[in-house]
Amino acid sequence: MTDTSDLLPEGLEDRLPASAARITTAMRACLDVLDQHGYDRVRPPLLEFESSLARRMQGISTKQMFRLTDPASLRTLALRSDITPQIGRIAATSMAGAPRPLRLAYCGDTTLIRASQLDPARERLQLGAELIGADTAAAAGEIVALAVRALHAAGLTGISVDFTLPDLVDTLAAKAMPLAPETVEQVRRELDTKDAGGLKAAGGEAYLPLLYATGPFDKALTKLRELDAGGALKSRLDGLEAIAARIGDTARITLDPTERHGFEYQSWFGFTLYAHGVRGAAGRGGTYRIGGCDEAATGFTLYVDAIAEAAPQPETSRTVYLPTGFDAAAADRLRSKGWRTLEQLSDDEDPSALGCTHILENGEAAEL
Ligand SMILES: N[C@@H](Cc1c[nH]c[nH+]1)C(=O)O
Repeated sequence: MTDTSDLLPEGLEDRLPASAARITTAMRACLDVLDQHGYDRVRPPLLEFESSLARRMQGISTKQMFRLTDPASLRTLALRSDITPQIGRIAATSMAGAPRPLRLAYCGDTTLIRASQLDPARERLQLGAELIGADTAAAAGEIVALAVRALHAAGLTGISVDFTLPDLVDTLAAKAMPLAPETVEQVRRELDTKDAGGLKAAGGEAYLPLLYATGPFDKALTKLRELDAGGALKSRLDGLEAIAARIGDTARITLDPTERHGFEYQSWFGFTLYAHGVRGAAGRGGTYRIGGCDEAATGFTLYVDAIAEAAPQPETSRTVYLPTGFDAAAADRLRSKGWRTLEQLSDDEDPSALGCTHILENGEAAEL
């Protein structure tokens, strides 16, 4: 019987060995790729002052974060719900003097008070890279290509990248397709729900063609270029084309220029990563500015729990049982060749039940 005090709160779960192994393998594969590409790992803390998490990026709300009062400082702390703002803080403070562009990687748990229906988990393992000091098409191309490589390394297939232009409506509303300030938000909402009737009613008729400029990248880009008569979007669209060229055929590319779900602080470019078997998004990223110093940056975050679920189950290495009094040098030799070892602790053990396939006999692994 499980004592009810042992139950875990909704949206939080233990990862048992098979699931933890998948996560560890996916995490290692992705972190190795980031390291190989010159991204140095940093480890910001799990919680910090609420005010510092809130100020680093536009549109971040600490309402979604678990908050508590620090008995030591009597100030409000928040548990991070996203690591990117912490990387922004590091870049703006302790690493402000480091040469640019600065390439940083990270991996750690984040929590949310309220999860979404699609993904009920309230604890999420984020892993990502941030390129600080540039938000050009070249920087964004490097970041998207790196994200795709990391997903490949984790063993995922059928990878696709969906591009978006998070500040699209603001850019168009400024001049090319003017909107009264009070209707901007309404137009954004109608675009979110892709409701043509609602869009017209909200006074956003000029924005209707945007609803149809979505789908496979080349076609959608051509449509967007056609409707961009005044050239307000030219630099953005050229940027998207350059990024797409960088990715080549390593991933399928689509464009949904009005998608803004999950892009609270991204500026001219945003992207969502998908892969075969991954429920929801495998990751997200884009360009943004670090609050407080206004430095430009580009980055991505992978959602490791979702990735691990779809990644192939890692092969477990064979395990050899080491009877009491075993030859330590022989055991070392086997481990260095990739074997796992399990030491005998008492006479009544059943090596097979404990997961062993072999036993150490005369310095060699003999089948059980
Ligand atoms: N941290 C963002 C993605 C991102 C990283 N860098 C820029 N954007 C997210 O998880 O949605």
